[in-house]
Amino acid sequence: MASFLLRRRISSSLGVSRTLHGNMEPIWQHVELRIAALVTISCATRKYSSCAGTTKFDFTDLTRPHTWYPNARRKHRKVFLHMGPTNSGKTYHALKQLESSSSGIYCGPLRLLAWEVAKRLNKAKVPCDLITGQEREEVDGAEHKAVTVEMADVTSDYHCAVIDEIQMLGCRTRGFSFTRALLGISADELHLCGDAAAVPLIQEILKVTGDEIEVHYYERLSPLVPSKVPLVSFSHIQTGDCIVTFSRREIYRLKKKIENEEKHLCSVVYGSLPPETRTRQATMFNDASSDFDVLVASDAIGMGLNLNISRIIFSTMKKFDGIEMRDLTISEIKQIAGRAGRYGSKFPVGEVTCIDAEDLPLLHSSLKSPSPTLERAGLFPTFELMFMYSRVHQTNDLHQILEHFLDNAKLSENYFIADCEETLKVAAVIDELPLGLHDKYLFCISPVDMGDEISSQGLTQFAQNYANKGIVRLREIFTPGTLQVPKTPAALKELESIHKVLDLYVWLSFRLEDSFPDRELASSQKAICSLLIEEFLERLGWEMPIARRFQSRRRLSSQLLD
Ligand SMILES: Nc1ncnc2c1ncn2[C@@H]1O[C@H](COP(=O)(O)OP(=O)(O)OP(=O)(O)O)[C@@H](O)[C@H]1O
Ligand SMILES: [Mg+2]
Repeated sequence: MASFLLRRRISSSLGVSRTLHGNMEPIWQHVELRIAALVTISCATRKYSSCAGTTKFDFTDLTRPHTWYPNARRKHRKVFLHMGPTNSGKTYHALKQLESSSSGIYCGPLRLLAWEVAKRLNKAKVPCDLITGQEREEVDGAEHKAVTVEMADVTSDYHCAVIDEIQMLGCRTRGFSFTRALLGISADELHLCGDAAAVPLIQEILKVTGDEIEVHYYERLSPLVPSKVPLVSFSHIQTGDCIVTFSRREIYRLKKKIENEEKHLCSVVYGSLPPETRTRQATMFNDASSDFDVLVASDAIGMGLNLNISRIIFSTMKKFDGIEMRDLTISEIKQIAGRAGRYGSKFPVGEVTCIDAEDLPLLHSSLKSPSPTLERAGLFPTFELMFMYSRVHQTNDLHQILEHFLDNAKLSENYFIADCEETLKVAAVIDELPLGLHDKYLFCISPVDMGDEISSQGLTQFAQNYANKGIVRLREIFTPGTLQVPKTPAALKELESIHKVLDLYVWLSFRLEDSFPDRELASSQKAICSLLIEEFLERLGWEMPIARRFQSRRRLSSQLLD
């Protein structure tokens, strides 16, 4: 680890289990607190033991989460559900409404989707800001925003709002952010796009809000044909194929194997690749004039992205979910398979198959079955509730507070409490430092991957320097100019981790601006990381056309000089 001088103080007993949380947007990052005002309001409006000394206020009663969002409750919202399988035009129709409205917000599950929407609206001359945990791109005169769902704004009023991939409200780690957006966005029109499996739950949840609901069902715009025969041999790989597998190691093994046949070059897309690298890999694959005509990907391709895939080939129907190796669910199979034959792409019919014949029955039966109905949506207490609890119980120990809520939360039958294993791990580290509850909370919701040693050490060091000195200079732990093109998969993984640490610095710099002043340096080093990663990916190819080599070198050198 040449570039980072991270002290190895973090306890290895924190374990290595990973959740979605590490690679995607952090939880609760929306909360901007005005603590003093909050306590005053709370004491004035509610009775609880420390304020009034009479009635006990039960902070852990989460049975009426719709009451947490007074702005949205003042509106009579018209909620449109755009429901259907993948590639059926759900997002397209919702975006048309967003585009024609006087003000609006798009909330998506991925940074890449928010980027796509901001690009599309700006191109259509509808100025649109892009806001994710790590990006703020403001456009003059913008009344529209494209955001990642955790950044959904529940304080402003909009004419139109879109929440994409709404079925994710059932996700055990991120579901509560979708619930928050669903209950909290104050808009005249709210468009929800996703799998029809979410309809009964959404109807149930919105019974108490007084919103008006209209459900639209969509059909696939292009056929999806499950193949009767498996792939069997890699010599049968064709242009437009996408091979799906679930481990990084397998992705590289398959890329190499296909490229060794000397007929195709492969782009790769997987969760821990920097988002900008993923975009460029996807763009290269989509570009008919590029030599990268096959995609090897994880389920990171499963949501909303427009990829010119002709055929999805499952290399396996099993996936390690952080706890055990299990069969893919019906929804996962349909979501991934549905990527083939994107409407408007050069492949009007999608095909799907598996490498092994024994996987075909599960594939066929899943594609015929409806996705199981969603039973419950994720929920998590607001920071305000945790803060009040901390005051009443005179504790600043975030781990203890979180555990208390996890153990005692009272929920209605439509909800489950979010899995915050990762957050608890961060809290255990951060509670050792002399920080206030809000600062601790910020570090806990940051996009750290505690299963990644370098990433978790980065967080510890940032938090320690912040607690001890109040200012964190990037150069204290990172030496610019030392990054190199990785030569081995292990070095590649390290570079991906370094990217995560730099990403974390940028995230913190948006929330603790004065204490993390080196955002520009961190951003430029992040860009270099992604270019070096791409350079590695391109070098893996069997025959890099000379023109392309020069092109990527030029791109790399211009970035290094910036
Ligand atoms: N009426 C239409 N006219 C032109 N293009 C369309 C139309 N409807 C959809 N498309 C295009 O078809 C593709 C798939 O549409 P869209 O992204 O809306 O599907 P989706 O149902 O949201 O799929 P997913 O579940 O994968 O997100 C997009 O490229 C979109 O621009
Ligand atoms: Mg969509």
